[in-house]
Amino acid sequence: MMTRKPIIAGNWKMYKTVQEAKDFAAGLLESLEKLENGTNAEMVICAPFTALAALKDELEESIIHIGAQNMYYETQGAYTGEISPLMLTELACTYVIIGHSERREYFKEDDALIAKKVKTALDFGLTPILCVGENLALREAGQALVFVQGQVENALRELSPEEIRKIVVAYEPIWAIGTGRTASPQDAQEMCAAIRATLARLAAEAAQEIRILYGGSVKASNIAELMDQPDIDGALVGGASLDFLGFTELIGSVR
Ligand SMILES: O=C[C@H](O)COP(=O)(O)O
Repeated sequence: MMTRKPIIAGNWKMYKTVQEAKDFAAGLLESLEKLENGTNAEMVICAPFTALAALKDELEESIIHIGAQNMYYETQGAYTGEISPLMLTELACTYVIIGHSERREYFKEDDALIAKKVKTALDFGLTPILCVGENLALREAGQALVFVQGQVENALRELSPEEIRKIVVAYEPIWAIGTGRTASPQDAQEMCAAIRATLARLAAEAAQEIRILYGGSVKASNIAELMDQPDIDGALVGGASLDFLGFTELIGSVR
């Protein structure tokens, strides 16, 4: 089976001032050095736009990648309040979260908008972390699988297989986000395997290389059993990424 390098990506959401971000970065670098067995994981911090410049100063030369949590699909223009991919690459971002369920729900982002954002991110050399996931009603109605596969298809169907090869997908069941209720490793695996099958239909050879992350109440105590699943290649971590000691422990639990 193909080995995929695991990714642990922290998503700070709307937390951390510039000063807090600087303190976190310094603390994380120091505590990672003390990790007994190091880590095999690729690490990413997805910060609010306002903290990105500070993270560039602190982390650009380090092993930790910097990511944003959103972006617009135009390079520049009269789009008040939006941030372009060019602005992100200037701040040393290499990753960008696209289509997080909070963007879809609170800011009404739909699959068509998300598809444009994914394409533009790739055009600018950013790795999109495409988020998909069902709500509780869909899960209880037994429609989770079809719904999530549809989200993946709608976001990626215009892309070439070579473009699809470069993306990261994060499966985040909405009912597991910030609730303390993690999907069981078996349920998460079933969904991630279904996502990979969808990717294989869109880009046959690339599908085995694409990293699929799980997100939703991931912490140091449950990351190992999730990562034991064959189609789970890492995690998108919200709450547990806010404290550098806890985040280091989580990273250290990735085998
Ligand atoms: O992007 C991260 C997810 O929304 C998960 O958040 P959480 O770890 O706080 O449940």
